[in-house]
Amino acid sequence: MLRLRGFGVVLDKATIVDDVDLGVAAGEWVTIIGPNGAGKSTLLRAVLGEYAYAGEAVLGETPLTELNRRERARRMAAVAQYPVVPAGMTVLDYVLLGRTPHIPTLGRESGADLAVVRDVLTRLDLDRFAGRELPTLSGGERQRVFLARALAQQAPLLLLDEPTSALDIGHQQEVLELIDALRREAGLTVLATMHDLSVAGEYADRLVLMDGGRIVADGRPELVLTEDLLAKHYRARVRIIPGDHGPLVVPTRAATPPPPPPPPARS
Ligand SMILES: Nc1ncnc2c1ncn2[C@@H]1O[C@H](COP(=O)(O)OP(=O)(O)OP(=O)(O)O)[C@@H](O)[C@H]1O
Repeated sequence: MLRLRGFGVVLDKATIVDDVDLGVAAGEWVTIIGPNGAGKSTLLRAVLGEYAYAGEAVLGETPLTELNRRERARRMAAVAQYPVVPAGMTVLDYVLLGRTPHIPTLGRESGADLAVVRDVLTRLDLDRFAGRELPTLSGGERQRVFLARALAQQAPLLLLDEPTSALDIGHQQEVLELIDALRREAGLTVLATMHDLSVAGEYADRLVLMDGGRIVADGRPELVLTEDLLAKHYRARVRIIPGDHGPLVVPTRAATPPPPPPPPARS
């Protein structure tokens, strides 16, 4: 579905993504993890056409550079880490923007477009917000609206940059289960980034660990979420506990030193 080879991004003369080889098969869920500044968002943004890249990037059989904006939007949808929040636009109108690549130029949305939007709003528990303006929503409500717009696009590849960072754990599970259900129902392919490592491992088929712009590990969650790799690349002290759907990563504090002895009693 998506194949990157020798993929690199240079910003302000600095190499941010360096010689990345990454393939995501149709129907697969791959999550990129890695410490702050590893290059995860930059990689996604370059795939979306926001940054120039070196190397090869092919979607299906077509190099990304040969797709125009509209074709790209029909084939991949994205939720950015910090999307722009348009003022004066209702949730319904904003999510309808996701249908733009399916609406003929100078045409209007059809009943079918509205039905897709209504369905997505319902599935994301957003019906009651349809008439509200975006800036009036809470951070988590807004994040679900951004995802709703991407899902309304009905593109076969979904790129998600920390899609649940503002959600409470209930909504986080609901949203990730919905994406997983769409993957099974509609063959959706997912390339995401995530900081919650346990959750990342529970939903992804494969985890790709980036550090310093490069891929340093790529494989099933059990192979990537190890105490050694997380210590080396995050400088984190963690304990790995086997879970039902992948390893669970529990941060642990270093042993605290014993308290100092009490001062000698004065006579
Ligand atoms: N336009 C830019 N010019 C120069 N450097 C940039 C630019 N955009 C990003 N960077 C740098 O590139 C590096 C990678 O940033 P990126 O946002 O891709 O990291 P990330 O892995 O997504 O991090 P985080 O987990 O913190 O979101 C960072 O050091 C960042 O400061």
